[in-house]
Amino acid sequence: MTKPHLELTGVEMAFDTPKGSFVALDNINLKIKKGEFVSLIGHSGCGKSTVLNIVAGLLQASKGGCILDGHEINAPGPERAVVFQNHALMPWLTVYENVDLAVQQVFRKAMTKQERRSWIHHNLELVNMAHAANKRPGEISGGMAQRVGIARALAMKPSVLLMDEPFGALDALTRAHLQDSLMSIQQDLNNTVIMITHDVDEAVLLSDRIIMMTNGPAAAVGEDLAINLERPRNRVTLADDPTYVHYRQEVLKFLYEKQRKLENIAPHRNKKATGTTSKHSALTAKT
Ligand SMILES: Nc1ncnc2c1ncn2[C@@H]1O[C@H](COP(=O)(O)OP(=O)(O)OP(=O)(O)O)[C@@H](O)[C@H]1O
Repeated sequence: MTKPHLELTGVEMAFDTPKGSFVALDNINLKIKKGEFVSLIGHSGCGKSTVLNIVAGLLQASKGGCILDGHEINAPGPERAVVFQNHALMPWLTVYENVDLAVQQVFRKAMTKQERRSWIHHNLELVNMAHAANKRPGEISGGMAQRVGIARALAMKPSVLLMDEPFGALDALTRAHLQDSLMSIQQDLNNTVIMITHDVDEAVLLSDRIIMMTNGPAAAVGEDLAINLERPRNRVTLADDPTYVHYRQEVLKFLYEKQRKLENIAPHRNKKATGTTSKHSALTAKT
């Protein structure tokens, strides 16, 4: 059997708090293949970002560990690029310079200035942002800034792309557009992607696998659902596809039946959040 590209084995994460040790994760085991698109989904506070931060090397697991291509992860590295929800661009640098900063970090020695320039433009073109290369983050919209964040991550040629709710703050149309771009870019580049999302439809549409996490404390992998839908995927045709609908229901069942949180069914909150329609039937069901 071939070795997994990325492997988390027996990962436990305990945080020291004023009230003592808080065990956020307990015995997380995951094997991810090269080029797989994996989503992490689970209720707020279950430990998704903690898992992502361990893979990013920003947090060190209390027990167990994470191996990437045979090497243990102990620190951040350019082969694992992170895209956060709030894109985190340097406000005083232009779009071009923001991407260049990351490219220099990885390719300063390997690329000439001219090569770097065309590589940066290529990546900005991938996300349709080459036209705004000389603008500063304050002069572009949130969706555009998020696209630059993705271009910056892709420009590092990471073998693993880690995304923490990358589209969470965007309006529905921008989000749909970026999801489609990400699917086609990822198919071309074959990066491994781990993405945190609260959006059930986003998870099913984009993923090869959905990892559903149990509620914390001591969260673990509850279910591991393979999404066998042909690519390229089209959101409009899939909306009526029985297999797509089945996967969607499996995730909703996990979140709202098996891992139901008491506050999610408080009558006043339900009424306020969803009006007269069922939250479960809404097309953009969120956790
Ligand atoms: N540095 C820390 N110190 C103490 N507790 C922490 C720390 N970081 C995270 N936690 C706790 O660990 C648990 C998991 O947090 P985490 O941010 O990973 O959850 P999440 O699933 O990503 O949440 P959300 O969906 O709301 O972003 C939470 O209970 C959180 O309060």
